[in-house]
Amino acid sequence: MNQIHVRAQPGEVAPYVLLPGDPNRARLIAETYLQGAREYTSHRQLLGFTGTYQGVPVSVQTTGMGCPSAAIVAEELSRLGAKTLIRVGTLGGATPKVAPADLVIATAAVPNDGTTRQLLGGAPYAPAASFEVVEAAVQAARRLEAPHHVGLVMTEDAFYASTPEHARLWASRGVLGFEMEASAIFLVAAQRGLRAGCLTACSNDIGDPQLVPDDVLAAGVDRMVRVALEAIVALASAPSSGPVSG
Ligand SMILES: O=P(O)(O)O[C@H]1O[C@H](CO)[C@@H](O)[C@H]1O
Ligand SMILES: O=c1cc[nH]c(=O)[nH]1
Repeated sequence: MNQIHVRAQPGEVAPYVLLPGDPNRARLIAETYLQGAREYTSHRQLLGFTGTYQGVPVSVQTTGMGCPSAAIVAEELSRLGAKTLIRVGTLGGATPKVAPADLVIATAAVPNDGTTRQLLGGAPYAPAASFEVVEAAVQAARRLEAPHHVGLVMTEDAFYASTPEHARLWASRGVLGFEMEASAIFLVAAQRGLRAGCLTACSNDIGDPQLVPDDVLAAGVDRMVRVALEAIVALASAPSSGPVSG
């Protein structure tokens, strides 16, 4: 069945899907890393491509910014047959431990957003990454010698509401950085029996308008994408790979 937003035909989306917020990053990933990449949708600039990486079919699908858009995309991808969703995004560092362009592999996302609140009817819940995806990403980061951190992120709605003080408070609770989509992707994936993960490269400090220099961030994004793709290859060759419910 055709979807309202992710306008792909059945069979056009691969079981493994990378999810950048930014459509330009989606195109860059497809053109740089995937063999035989073909664009299956550009509707609403939610660009989606499918190709292969080391023989494994992989899609890259733009989520847009924020949980409302990310939740729509995750839901429609599940209807289109996706099984493993891995966000490849950017994040604002909440602690000096996270250096510019460092990779942050999320174990879970503090849900400071309205989308998960609505989906859950206000019930308390901990949107979490799938252990297998975290494990594969950490192992890939070690193999590729990508500087990385593993732990909590905070997902928020209001990019400009966060201050350095807010970041310090949440860093004291173990949050490494803030981003805007992970909680919704983790929750929708859990509800639909999919696996999910979230990898991010640090683009700035929370509350600081100064972005990491373009070339430094581009190198961080390149490392993040290569880690995500290596993780996918490992997951695809693991005996337990495939749809899981927990
Ligand atoms: O770079 P992306 O993947 O878009 O991620 C981050 O950047 C956007 C905000 O600038 C939000 O989408 C946030 O989550
Ligand atoms: O949500 C985000 C993403 C990147 N940088 C931020 O400051 N916030």
